[in-house]
Amino acid sequence: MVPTPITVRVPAKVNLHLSVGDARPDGYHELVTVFQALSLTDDVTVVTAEESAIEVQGEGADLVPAGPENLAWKAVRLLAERAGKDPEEPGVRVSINKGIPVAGGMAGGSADAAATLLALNQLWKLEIGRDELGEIAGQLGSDVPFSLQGGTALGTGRGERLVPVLARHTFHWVIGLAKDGLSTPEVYGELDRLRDENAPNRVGEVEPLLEALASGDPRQLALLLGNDLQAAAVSLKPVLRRTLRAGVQAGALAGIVSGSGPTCAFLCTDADSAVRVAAELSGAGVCRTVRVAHGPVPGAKIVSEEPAHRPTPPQVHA
Ligand SMILES: C[C@](O)(CO)[C@H](O)COP(=O)(O)OP(=O)(O)OC[C@H]1O[C@@H](n2ccc(N)nc2=O)[C@H](O)[C@@H]1O
Ligand SMILES: Nc1ncnc2c1ncn2[C@@H]1O[C@H](COP(=O)(O)OP(=O)(O)OP(=O)(O)O)[C@@H](O)[C@H]1O
Repeated sequence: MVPTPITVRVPAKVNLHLSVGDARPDGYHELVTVFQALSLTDDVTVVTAEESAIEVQGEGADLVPAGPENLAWKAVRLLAERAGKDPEEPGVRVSINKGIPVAGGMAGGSADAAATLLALNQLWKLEIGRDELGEIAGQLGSDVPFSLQGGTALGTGRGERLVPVLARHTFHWVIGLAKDGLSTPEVYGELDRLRDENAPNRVGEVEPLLEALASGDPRQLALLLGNDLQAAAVSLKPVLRRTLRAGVQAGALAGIVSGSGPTCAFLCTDADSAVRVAAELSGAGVCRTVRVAHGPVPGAKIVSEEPAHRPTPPQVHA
């Protein structure tokens, strides 16, 4: 019998609010964050195979390890152990089709790990519930549980403890991709350094932003977007200051560095405005690529038990 492949589609994320506390003894920082899942997605397909393998295609695939370093492969090993299989030879082939920018602060690797957990749970008929799958996800990385859950959520701890948040209506975003990536640990390290040197402003309390999300008013939300890692990302990549300015000059309500950067996310009034802002930002020449996206969208979900047919994402080349 020909084995049936299982494909899971999984979204990128942006942090609408990212408040970073001090470094903990384990090296992580205590966070209060609000995640929103966006309509930029990766597809991950798993299929039973005699020879285990992982392959990566799509934008930026050459920057992604196609071996044991891939976070999706770490997910395979972890779930194989849980399932009593040989983690060295789990008998599965994983194919990743990237639509989420690599090393962009949009949780691309985390998304692939989350998608792999969900797909293998189905392939191996493990029947692990969402809560336990979320716990396993947290062992792989701080952003992985959110990639499973999607929507809009408040994250605490390392970012792995989640509570869903009410977000009325759909928000429209323009995503500006930078030429090179930034390393997440380096950005956290830079924030610690900046905080030792002087006291960069910290984002305020999260409650007003939660109210703006519930109201569904993008103008109100725009005033409250905040990211403590932004100063560190800009310090490591000063061109981001120009990118952020260019997005607002192009007509966005506000711009923010996404997570640890260097991708910038611009909130727009509506879908038409997002298309206009994307075109103008693209012309400004400060980004490698500009895309439009909307959120919230659902977390990782099985889209087919056959190879997926992927829609081409809307994209404007600079
Ligand atoms: C920047 C964010 O994307 C915001 O959601 C996340 O905090 C990063 O999440 P992630 O990529 O899943 O990160 P992990 O793989 O868990 O950790 C990578 C590294 O980031 C730093 N890190 C991450 C999360 C956290 N709460 N504090 C940290 O200091 C640590 O140096 C850690 O070794
Ligand atoms: N499946 C994967 N997809 C993308 N990158 C991966 C993957 N597995 C491992 N990596 C490595 O992780 C690094 C960070 O990639 P990723 O796209 O997850 O960054 P990110 O979006 O900044 O992550 P985050 O927002 O969670 O901090 C890459 O440089 C790559 O070498």
